[in-house]
Amino acid sequence: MKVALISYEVYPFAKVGGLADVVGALPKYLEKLATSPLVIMPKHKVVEVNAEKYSYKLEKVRESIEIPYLNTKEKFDIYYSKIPNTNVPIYFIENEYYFSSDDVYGGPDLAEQAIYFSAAVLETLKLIAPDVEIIHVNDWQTALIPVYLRTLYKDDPLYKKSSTVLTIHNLGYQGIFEPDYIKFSGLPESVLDINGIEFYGKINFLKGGILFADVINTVSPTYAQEIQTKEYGERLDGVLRLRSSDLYGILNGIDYEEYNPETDSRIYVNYSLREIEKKYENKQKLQEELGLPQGDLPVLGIITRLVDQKGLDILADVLRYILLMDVQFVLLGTGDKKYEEMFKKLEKEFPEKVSANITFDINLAQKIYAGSDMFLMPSRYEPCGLGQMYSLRYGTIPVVRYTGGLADTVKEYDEKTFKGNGFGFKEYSSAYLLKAIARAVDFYKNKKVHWRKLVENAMKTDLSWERSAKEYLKLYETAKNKKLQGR
Ligand SMILES: Nc1ncnc2c1ncn2[C@@H]1O[C@H](COP(=O)(O)OP(=O)(O)O[C@H]2O[C@H](CO)[C@@H](O)[C@H](O)[C@H]2O)[C@@H](O)[C@H]1O
Repeated sequence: MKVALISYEVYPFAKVGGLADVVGALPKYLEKLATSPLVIMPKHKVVEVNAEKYSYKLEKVRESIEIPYLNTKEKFDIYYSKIPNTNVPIYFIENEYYFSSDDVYGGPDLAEQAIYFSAAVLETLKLIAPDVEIIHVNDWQTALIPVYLRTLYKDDPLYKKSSTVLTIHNLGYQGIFEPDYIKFSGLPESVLDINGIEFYGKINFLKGGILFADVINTVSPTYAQEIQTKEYGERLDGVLRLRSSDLYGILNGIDYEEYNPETDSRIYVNYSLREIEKKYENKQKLQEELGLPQGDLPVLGIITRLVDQKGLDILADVLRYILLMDVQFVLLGTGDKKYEEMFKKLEKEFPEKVSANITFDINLAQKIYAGSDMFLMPSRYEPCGLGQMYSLRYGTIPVVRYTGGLADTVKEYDEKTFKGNGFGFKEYSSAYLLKAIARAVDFYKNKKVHWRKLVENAMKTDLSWERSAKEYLKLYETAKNKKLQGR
């Protein structure tokens, strides 16, 4: 089966968040299942910058392609490379005007950029993969592709056999813009309708994908249910309920080759469950690197985009109480200024206990996953969450709010049965968060046998992509059947 995965970010070429990890890893595992995946992304500025660091070559394969129906004369080139350590081809859409910002999600006009990219993808597939069967789009930036296929490309013989899958990685980002963009897009005015991409007088790209894709999925079974409720639906719950029978939840995996404490060259000392003492060498080295006093007190790590989604407000409410418990707190993140300043202030106030690293640093991230004892994710909502999965893999115990993918991957430890791999709470409140952390700290300090068992359970949790890639394959079959039935 020939599958094209379309994404705005793909690891290691350009990464802002979890989306890059997913689209960087899934094709690798699809390839092992005897499908022929290919990937298309924009050639952001950082793609050139990362070429040397990750040893990949970029080769220009086509140039000066026009998109006749768009209201622009901009042309694009196509570059080619391979996803490192695989045979999976990746194509880059290059256009100086749209994709040369320093920031992957920056640039002259986000709506035009997403429209341009979506249209360029369809023109590119015609040239490089006319036999494509599944076009798998991700998030709002690529969600207009199914809309184009059902309108402007409806009678195109090359797309007669292709079905579409939309994966929603985060319903909080929908791509809502002024309706005038319809002119730029070349789409028929008829799609600007309540049964199309119209949304409270504006255009909503993600809504278009939800209504026009053959099947839709999100990145965990729990989130797939949650988004159909008013509380989590971000005003699209009604539209999602309309497509309920075509809406699936597939848990992300993590790349076991890339994220393996036994071989990861980014951490201080490699370790496995058999030599778990070496994990504590990582902790000591991390404390040393971050200028924290060394000692056997629990290190609480957090690595995140600093945005409201991640539950930082309830964490802020209780951080001072948490620090009273004789723990250290290590943060890595960038994002909203209010959070950046808050954590920096806390570091100034408690230099012996807090290390606030306001930067994006993939190597330091791995050192924190390996060197911490606990990992915090008190998210307001969490479609899947990768942080808790990486921490489990590195024997670092997650303390989470049981929502979305966090509820699907972290199970409360039960000292009677010795089962469970973490701690958590359900109600979104700082008091419950504090209680969950206190429970984790109590186990760490006073119940060493249980802690050892927790670490073991964490490291043995199955989070592999093999399992998830098989589910995606099934989803692709479902999409093909839907198309045949004439959805
Ligand atoms: N400052 C920093 N330095 C280095 N690395 C950093 C960093 N800040 C974040 N990261 C890394 O970015 C990734 C974050 O991934 P998550 O899945 O946890 O959240 P995100 O909200 O980005 O993803 C969205 O998409 C993914 C993929 O589907 C869903 O899992 C998730 O729930 C959804 O919100 C992790 O690999 C983390 O280590």
